[in-house]
Amino acid sequence: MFLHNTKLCRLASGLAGGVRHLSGQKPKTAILMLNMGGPTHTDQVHDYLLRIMTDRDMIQLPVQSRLGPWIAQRRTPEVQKKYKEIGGGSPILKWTELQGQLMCEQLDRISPETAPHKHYVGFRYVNPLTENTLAEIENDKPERVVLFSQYPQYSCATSGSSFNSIFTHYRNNNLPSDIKWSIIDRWGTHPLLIKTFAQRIRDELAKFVETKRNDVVILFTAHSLPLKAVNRGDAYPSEIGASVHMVMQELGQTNPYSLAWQSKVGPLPWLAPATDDAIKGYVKQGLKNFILVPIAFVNEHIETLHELDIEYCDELAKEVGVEEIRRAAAPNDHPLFIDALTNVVADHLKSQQSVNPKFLMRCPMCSNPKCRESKSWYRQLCSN
Ligand SMILES: C=CC1=C(C)c2cc3[nH]c(cc4nc(cc5[nH]c(cc1n2)c(C)c5CCC(=O)O)C(CCC(=O)O)=C4C)c(C)c3C=C
Ligand SMILES: [Fe+2]
Ligand SMILES: [Fe+2]
Repeated sequence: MFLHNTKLCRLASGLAGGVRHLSGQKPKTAILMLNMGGPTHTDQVHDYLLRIMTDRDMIQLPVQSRLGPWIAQRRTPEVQKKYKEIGGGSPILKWTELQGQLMCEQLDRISPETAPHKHYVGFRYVNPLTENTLAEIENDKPERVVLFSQYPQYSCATSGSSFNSIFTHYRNNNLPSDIKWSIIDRWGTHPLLIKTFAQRIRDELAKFVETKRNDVVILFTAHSLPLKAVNRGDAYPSEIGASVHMVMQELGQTNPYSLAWQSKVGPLPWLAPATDDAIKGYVKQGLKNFILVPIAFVNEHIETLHELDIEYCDELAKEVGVEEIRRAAAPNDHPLFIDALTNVVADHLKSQQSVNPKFLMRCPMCSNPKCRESKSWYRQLCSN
């Protein structure tokens, strides 16, 4: 079911008085929106980097308990400077709260049998940390909790790490027996998510003069991944590729396009080509107009606002002779995207899947003995 949702529609239904958001009441269904998070203030940067650099699902370093904190300390001033340049902090929390609120308003309307719905935010590396939010949810005593990864495409480093933190939490704490748990991830080809990305691209294409429009390179860009993780079989590159393919199919047109990878950290080999190298390569071939499309994250974040907007669209573009370069906005609060979130959850709630976070399966795709992979949880533990 697609709910084409416009701001006007929301306003009209609110005014009609027929729809009331139920978020003030005790929730029946809790939806925990999982993501990495980002520092809201620059004074959180050090602890944020420390949590990333000591997370073995994210990165495996020799003598990690020493090297991780050392890298975090060394990297802090450079990363703080970047956050200062984008206004002092990451907007991930702001966007996630808004998305959750709008999604629950729609869920209350279309899924009264599971209402009231309440969204919660669980971040892996910065407040509100997932462990603390789980305590808050338990306190609210919902009937069921949906663990909803906000990374549309799966990686052991992202969704895997968030699920793992929940597994670890309940290995060390009592699991409330009266809550039904379930998981949503791997929704990178959902038709409404694809329509959102396609619309974001069309909005930028329309800003090019008509004579140029067919030659604009649509350059999809996703956070890179170390080849070590890729070679273990991490699903991320193929899931990103699937999203790209579906978006191009939805656009139904013949613009040149490709996929490149950004934000490599450290000296080891990561997925290539790097986004900046791809831009340089196209310019050398005479293709000088671009739309950059961040395809792996649903909110603006430091890598869209700094790396893409400042380092590539502004600085690199001038340096290498780009004619015109634009960036597609992240899904953020696009009405199609709020519909995507709502549909993904509504369909999931109907499917009655459930899983016990205490008995999660070992991840079959990577050698990290702690990693738990989510889809196998469904297969092995579905209670139906
Ligand atoms: C969405 C996909 C992402 C994957 C896969 C990923 C892997 C990955 N990341 C690091 C190290 C860092 N990532 C950092 C920031 C960061 N990473 C992602 C997404 C993915 N990372 C996002 C959206 C962000 C930005 C969040 C924000 O604050 O706005 C950082 C911190 C910034 C920096 O130091 O440059 C680090 C470090 C590794 C090692 C990795 C490997 C699997
Ligand atoms: Fe894994
Ligand atoms: Fe990252």
